[in-house]
Amino acid sequence: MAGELLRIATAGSVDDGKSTLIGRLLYDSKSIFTDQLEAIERTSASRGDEFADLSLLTDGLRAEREQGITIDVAYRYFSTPERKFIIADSPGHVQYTRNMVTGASTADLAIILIDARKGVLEQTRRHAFLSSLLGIPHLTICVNKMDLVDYSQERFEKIRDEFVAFAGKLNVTDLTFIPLSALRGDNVVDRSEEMAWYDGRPLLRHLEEVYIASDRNLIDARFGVQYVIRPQRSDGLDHRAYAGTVGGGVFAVGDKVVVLPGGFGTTIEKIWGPGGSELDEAFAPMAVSMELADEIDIVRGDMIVRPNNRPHVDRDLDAMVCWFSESGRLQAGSSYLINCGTRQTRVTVAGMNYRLDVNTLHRDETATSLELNEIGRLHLHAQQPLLFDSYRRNRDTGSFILIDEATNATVAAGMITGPVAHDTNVVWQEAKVTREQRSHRGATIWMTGLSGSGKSSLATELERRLVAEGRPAYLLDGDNLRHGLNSDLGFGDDDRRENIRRTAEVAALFADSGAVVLVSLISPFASERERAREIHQAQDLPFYEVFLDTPLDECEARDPKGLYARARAGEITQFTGIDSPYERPEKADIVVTPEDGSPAQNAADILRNLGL
Ligand SMILES: Nc1ncnc2c1ncn2[C@@H]1O[C@H](COP(=O)(O)OS(=O)(=O)O)[C@@H](OP(=O)(O)O)[C@H]1O
Ligand SMILES: Nc1ncnc2c1ncn2[C@@H]1O[C@H](COP(=O)(O)OP(=O)(O)O)[C@@H](O)[C@H]1O
Repeated sequence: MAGELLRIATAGSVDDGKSTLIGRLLYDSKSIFTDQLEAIERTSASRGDEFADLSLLTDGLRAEREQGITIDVAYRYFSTPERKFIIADSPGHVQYTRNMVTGASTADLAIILIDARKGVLEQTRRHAFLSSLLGIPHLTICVNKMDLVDYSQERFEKIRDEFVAFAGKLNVTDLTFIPLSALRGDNVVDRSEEMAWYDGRPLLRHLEEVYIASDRNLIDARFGVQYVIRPQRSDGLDHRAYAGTVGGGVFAVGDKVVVLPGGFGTTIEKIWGPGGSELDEAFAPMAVSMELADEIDIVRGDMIVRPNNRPHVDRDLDAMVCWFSESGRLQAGSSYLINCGTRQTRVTVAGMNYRLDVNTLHRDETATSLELNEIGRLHLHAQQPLLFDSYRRNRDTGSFILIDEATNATVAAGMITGPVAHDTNVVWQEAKVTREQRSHRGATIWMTGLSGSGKSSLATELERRLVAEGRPAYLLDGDNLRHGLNSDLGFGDDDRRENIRRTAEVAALFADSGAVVLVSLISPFASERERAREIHQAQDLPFYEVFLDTPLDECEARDPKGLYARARAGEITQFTGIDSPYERPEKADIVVTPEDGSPAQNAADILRNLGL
């Protein structure tokens, strides 16, 4: 898309050729790289800012910058007719972790350089791990200095295979390998004549074309209130507006919203853009202000969201934290200020799960402190409730910084894994039997779709096959659970949410015990399905979402229980697809359509694909 912005993070060691590569990209692309500052200055001036606000391009770091942290990251801007680019160039030495965490946290794509002569090194693994931890959606591995290995295809493929074997352990969704020579310009901007065997795109073309629009979170509408504005109007009435940045999803005039943590419901009356223009809708990452239909007491730090899609509101959170400070270490029991979204409150490090060795991915569960550049998984307890999502789901509402109250310096950045147990008087009872000691590894396969879409048929078939092969497997069917565990729940939105939550918790218990759990639940809300995934991921349990994408008219034609007919006749209300919503999964692990054949065929395909 023309004009679209691609944020790139680069990583490599000092002499992998990173600077040469960046120089080559800028030089060969003959891009407009000289006047970027001027452009930024113009934008800043039109916004009324006094000085050039570089964070216009690298926002997300604004908080850190305000807190006076010196980040050793150089930003370079360039553009081609296809796209604008920002490269965050973090030096490959001592402060690598901190620089990457701060410089790359908003990146769409990470470039990792490998010297073709040296192959995959410890620090290649470290950078790949950090990129995956930071949730950077696209990873591009540039195997550089190909000229020094005679442009050898064999050498390139060996490095590629070695990296792929390691990346399997990471959460990387899009991986691209490009053999190049930054020095000679092979495959940087123009295709290399020396490597005719490579049929992929040169680097710049890849950067121009990599598809990023679907990486944005368009589902979870989040608007953190930064300022309350009270414009003076001639009618003398109080028109309060709430200014902030859309942190996810889309908000439109007329949308029903709730304001958290209070939970009051209202409607969006007006949306104003940066220049004071009235808008119909706003989406991430736009900075706008909103007027609401009702007068509600809203303060900085509150969050406006959709009634059916809420973030966690919790005082306890579980997070991966990277410690930045050179003067001192993070210790269990210490307190800091936390900036999470537009909220600031005090947090205490209530516990440390483990410290992670980013080189080996080894977890040290005996650790109680973090030193410079170290990463740990912590339990933080906040004085005031925080409003957050998991980082995996939303990098904006899932991240935070910690500030030392005495020095006002930013000392750490964190990525939220999820909430933790509420009652601090209830402690987790560690089991004596470890997962490794059990004879089978569990997992959850979660079937979602309209009533009649084929969830139960597929789940039953999966269960039958697994048991026939001697695997422990168990079907959790929505209809059946509603006879017992969930018999107190109806079909209102809140009850469905609770239904999904309970089912997810039970599924995780079964999966932890070593069973493959087959869940068959309409589960109409994307946010609750994602929460089910989080419950599993927090315990390192595999979770696969299977979407039975059967069109409503087909489900209605099947109508095995006659429920659609009754819903159409008005005998049943709040029926999914008729007068109750179903939010289609955007990123299901597997999508099954009626064209895919019988439940038996689908079950066999799924088990094969998942390697179960
Ligand atoms: N109002 C309404 N809406 C949707 N479904 C209804 C309703 N009333 C009863 N049923 C029957 O209940 C089954 C769905 O229950 P679930 O627990 O899967 O639903 S949900 O996840 O809580 O939305 C669903 O079963 P399936 O057809 O197997 O999906 C229906 O048979
Ligand atoms: N793959 C399929 N192709 C054709 N019909 C199917 C398929 N899967 C299920 N069905 C039929 O669709 C109807 C609804 O299936 P069911 O598994 O009960 O759906 P759900 O549990 O989603 O309500 C049943 O009559 C079933 O025989």
